[in-house]
Amino acid sequence: MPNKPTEMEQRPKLHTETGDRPAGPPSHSVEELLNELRAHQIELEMQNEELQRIRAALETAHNRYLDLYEFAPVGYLTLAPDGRIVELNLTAARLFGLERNNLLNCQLATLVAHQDSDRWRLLLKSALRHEGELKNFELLLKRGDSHFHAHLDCLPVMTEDKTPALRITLTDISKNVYAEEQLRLAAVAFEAQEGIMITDADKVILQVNRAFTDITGYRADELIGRTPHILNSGRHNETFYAEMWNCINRTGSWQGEIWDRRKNGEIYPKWLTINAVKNSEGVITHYVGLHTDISERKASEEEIKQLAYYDPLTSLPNRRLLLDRLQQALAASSRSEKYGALLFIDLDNFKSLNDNLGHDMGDILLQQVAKRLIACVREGDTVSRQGGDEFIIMLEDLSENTEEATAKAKTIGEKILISLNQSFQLSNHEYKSTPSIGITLYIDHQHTINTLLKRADTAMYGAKAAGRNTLRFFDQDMQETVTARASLEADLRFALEKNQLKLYFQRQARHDGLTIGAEVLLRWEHPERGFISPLEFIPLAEESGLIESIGRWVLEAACAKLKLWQDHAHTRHLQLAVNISARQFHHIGFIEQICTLLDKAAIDANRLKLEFTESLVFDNIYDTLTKMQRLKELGVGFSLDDFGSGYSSLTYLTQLPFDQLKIDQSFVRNIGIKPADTVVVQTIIGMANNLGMDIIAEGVETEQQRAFLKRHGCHAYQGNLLGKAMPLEEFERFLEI
Ligand SMILES: Nc1nc2c(ncn2[C@@H]2O[C@H](COP(=O)(O)O[C@H]3[C@@H](O)[C@H](n4cnc5c(=O)[nH]c(N)nc54)O[C@@H]3COP(=O)(O)O)[C@@H](O)[C@H]2O)c(=O)[nH]1
Repeated sequence: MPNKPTEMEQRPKLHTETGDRPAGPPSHSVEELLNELRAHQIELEMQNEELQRIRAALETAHNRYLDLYEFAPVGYLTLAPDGRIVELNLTAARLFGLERNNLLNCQLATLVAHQDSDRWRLLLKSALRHEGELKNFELLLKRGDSHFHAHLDCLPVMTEDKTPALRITLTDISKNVYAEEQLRLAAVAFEAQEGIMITDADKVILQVNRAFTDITGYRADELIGRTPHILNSGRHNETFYAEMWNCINRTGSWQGEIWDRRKNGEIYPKWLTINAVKNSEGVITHYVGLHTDISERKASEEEIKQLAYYDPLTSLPNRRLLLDRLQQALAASSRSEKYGALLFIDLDNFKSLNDNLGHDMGDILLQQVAKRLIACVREGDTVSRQGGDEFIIMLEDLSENTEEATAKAKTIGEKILISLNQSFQLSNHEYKSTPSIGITLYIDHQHTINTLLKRADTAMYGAKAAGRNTLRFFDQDMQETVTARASLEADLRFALEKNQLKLYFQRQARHDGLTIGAEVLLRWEHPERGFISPLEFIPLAEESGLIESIGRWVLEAACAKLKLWQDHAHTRHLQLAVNISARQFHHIGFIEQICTLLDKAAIDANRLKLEFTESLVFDNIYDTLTKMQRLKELGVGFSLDDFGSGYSSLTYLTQLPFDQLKIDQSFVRNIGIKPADTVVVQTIIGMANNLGMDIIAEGVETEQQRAFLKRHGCHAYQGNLLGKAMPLEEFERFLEI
């Protein structure tokens, strides 16, 4: 738009000093000149006024410009080519949090955060290179101890004095960067592990995340526009959902466990949190649901429960669950006034199975036993495994009448006996197992749970003591016996530790009187009860497992003695017969134990003779054969003890590397008294001779017995006639060492 003429331009032109005066002869009077001067002065004054006004207007414009410059929403900086700040507005100073004076001549580089300082150097160079070309970039700049994100527009210019400079506008974009970060975080959070569903206020699904589609199996487009009803499992009724929405609308949120249905129809548990989103007026605009699939967690919880309450091998209830149920059963029995029963079942010789065929076979047996036990009882009864080879069955609701309840419990006990007596197929092995069963009845809260369990256990020991593979009911005498046994077992453990056990030696001699060796016999001198027969404490040691330590100790002592005897000419030939119990022999490390002992003592292995009973041999013929063969290779001798008293299979006998048969003293005792026994003795001698085995008779007490034995071909004897079992010193005195 063309400029309007100013007031000065509009006014009629007055004469100027230089020649704007009209031409013509000077006809003016002084008056005229004065008037003219006055007019001129007025004109000048007017011009001056105009100038004043213009200056004032300019000043106002300048001030406005300054205000705009200084307080602009962006910072303005001018940099010298070396990066120094040569000019800046107040906004720029404020952005840096410093006084303008402190910033002038300061290198902008010192205000750049160290992570961007290299970049700034390059950017400065590049910005200065192309005059007139606007460049923009972002930098992290310092503000006191903190930083701010800045957007920089840089324009390289040539100043009035022809020096290059860089004009920069600086915008604080920290808020934008923060908002972007928040958005990014929200996006990441939205795509988190948990399923997220956003609905509008009418519960129409607007958005779901990836996790949500993964959990439900639906694609996003199959869900958007629908309501969450699509996920309904049918497991919760209308009231449930009504209460849930009621709570959300009342409190703003709800959370809890809920069953939903996946697209494939699978119903699964999830943990659901729903939050209502409200606008500034407090009106609900959206609902955000967080869905966590807890099916795996539930499964683990179930597994934990299974581990806590069930035996992992057999899946039967464990002791803890049994105790729980027993507690409930006692309460139920107190209401119904009916008896229940506890059956304590222990598998006979289970340890031998583990030792001989390995724990895997033991495990298979336990699993099969568990199945058979379940088959023997009603569905409501509890079959539990206590650990090892011990099972407890809890029968409920038997009868109000003691006799009838006893009879019912007995019937089930017998059913179990029959069932467990059937052979088991353990992989390739056919295996026979027998149980010992102890039974006790319960009613009301007459006895504590502990007492009941102890009673069933005691009764089971009664069954063991009665020869195993049988059942016994609890009674008081039985309890006392068991208590006495328990105390004896503790004493025996103590005796072993405190060297209260002693070895006695009973001479074995030939018909010509030559001592050929001795049998090593254990003695226990109890500090209060005096001598306790091995017949009493050896079975106890077997049952408790102490026999393994005791047996090792006897073998060590025997080998140590043989080593000493080896150094004397008249004892060098002596053999020591050591009794080996079944549990000791079938123990997995028995062979290694003997090898170590022989090595350590450095003795001739055939000086050591191991005495086995028939039951040891035939309990597990396969293990016996392999172990005997290995020991035989070392030179160890074997004697079959108490021969004739058991049920030896002659077929097996010929396959086992026995060196000697020992005629049981019960036959020897009856020589000349009981014709049948006398014939047995003759037969055994004949058989041993035919099989090429040595024969020795034990329990020889009279000259007649010896003479008879000699006459019929038995030339080695042991018995009181030749010498009772005696302490070592006495035996060695006898040998005249
Ligand atoms: N596993 C182990 N068993 C052992 C050990 N020490 C002993 N035993 C076994 O204990 C049973 C009883 O032994 P014990 O009371 O020592 O009786 C032995 C002899 O003392 C006795 N005997 C010997 N001669 C006569 C006699 O003329 N008359 C008579 N009345 N008794 C006599 O016989 C027992 C011999 O035992 P054995 O030869 O073993 O059959 C017994 O079964 C021992 O085996 C041990 O360390 N480990």
